[in-house]
Amino acid sequence: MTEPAATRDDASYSKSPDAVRAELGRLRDSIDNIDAAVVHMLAERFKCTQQVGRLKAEHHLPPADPNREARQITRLRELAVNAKLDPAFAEKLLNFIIAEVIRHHEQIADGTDPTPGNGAAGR
Ligand SMILES: O=C(O)C(=O)C[C@]1(C(=O)O)C=C[C@@H](O)C=C1
Repeated sequence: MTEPAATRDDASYSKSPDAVRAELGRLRDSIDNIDAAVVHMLAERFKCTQQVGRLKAEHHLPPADPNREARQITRLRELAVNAKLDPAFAEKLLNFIIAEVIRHHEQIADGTDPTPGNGAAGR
């Protein structure tokens, strides 16, 4: 018979319900802080990419730059490995963000950007 993943000898089983609640609360506070930082960092990133979108539109440059994306993905995958984050997840996340940026660039170029001069808020 194989042992269950967690046994009664595990340290977590010796915690009182109050101690478990306290630890969960502490971890969730950190998660909330991290989520807030992610939102703020994304907002700053979109402010930059809105400026890139306007620059590209003014100079008739294409919204997407696949060579730049390939370099970003290579770099981010390396960073992810060093940070012990799944590089496939890092790549998926970057592709997800870039797809949204390209959508904004296209809207700026065709004059349908709903929030001109105002970053990416309100979509
Ligand atoms: O660097 C650019 O040219 C951008 O438009 C920014 C960005 C990005 O979000 O990082 C978005 C689209 C491009 O395909 C590549 C990169």
